Amino acid sequence: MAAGDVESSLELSLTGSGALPGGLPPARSRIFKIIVIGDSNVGKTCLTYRFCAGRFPQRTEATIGVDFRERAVTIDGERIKIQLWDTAGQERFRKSMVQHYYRNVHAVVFVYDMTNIASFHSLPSWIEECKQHLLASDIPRILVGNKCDLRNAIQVPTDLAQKFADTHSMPLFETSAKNPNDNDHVEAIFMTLAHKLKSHKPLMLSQPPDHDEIHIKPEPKAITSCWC
Ligand SMILES: Nc1nc2c(ncn2[C@@H]2O[C@H](COP(=O)(O)OP(=O)(O)OP(=O)(O)O)[C@@H](O)[C@H]2O)c(=O)[nH]1
Ligand SMILES: [Mg+2]
Repeated sequence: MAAGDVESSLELSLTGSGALPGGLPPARSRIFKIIVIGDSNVGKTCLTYRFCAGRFPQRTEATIGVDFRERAVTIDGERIKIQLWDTAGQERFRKSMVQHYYRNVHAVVFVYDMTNIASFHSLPSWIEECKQHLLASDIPRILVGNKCDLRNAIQVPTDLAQKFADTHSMPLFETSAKNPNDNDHVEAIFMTLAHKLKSHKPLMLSQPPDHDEIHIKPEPKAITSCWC
């Protein structure tokens, strides 16, 4: 599957779609809720912004609670909304929101910073948090090592990350939200996930996404991709 299989136009929206011109109600489309979690400063905001806005943000601040980014894509002729929940990595900014993150989640993206081994060592606690919130074990999960553009500062070797990914039956991607050469690859990561979700034919339709019901089967095959 290539990212080029889908339409490239972007839609940025924090709210649901309104009525269409002419007063017709909007077409119902499937929405995939994907939460992005990991330590503070690993680049969750930059990755989600890169995918939804098509560029690296000029500056970011620590996320408080959660930010939503949404992009509509067409996959195999079907219009789908990818809703990214960009969560706060800092505990003090998460507390009140955590319950909401995990409600009706369709997929999880775990992010670590390739230049910060501590963020990699935190991954088991993020996985544990998912378990504690009773996230079904068959929900698709992927592991993303970010900041691969900082080649001289890498602290997490690919083989170590791959071992971890294999142990947890997750595909591993090493990428950069910043390096423009990696733009297509951030795109490909989320599009791969969207294709996977679509192929599992979740039940939900329409908005708001919190009312969705979804059941997804796992796809355990792990992929390693360093696109730097
Ligand atoms: N070199 C480089 N820097 C990056 C990359 N992605 C993010 N950054 C930088 O890393 C810092 C943190 O990025 P954020 O996206 O705000 O991190 P976050 O994970 O959202 O942090 P919290 O909101 O606190 O959880 C910022 O200074 C970004 O500019 C990347 O791919 N390469
Ligand atoms: Mg953030």
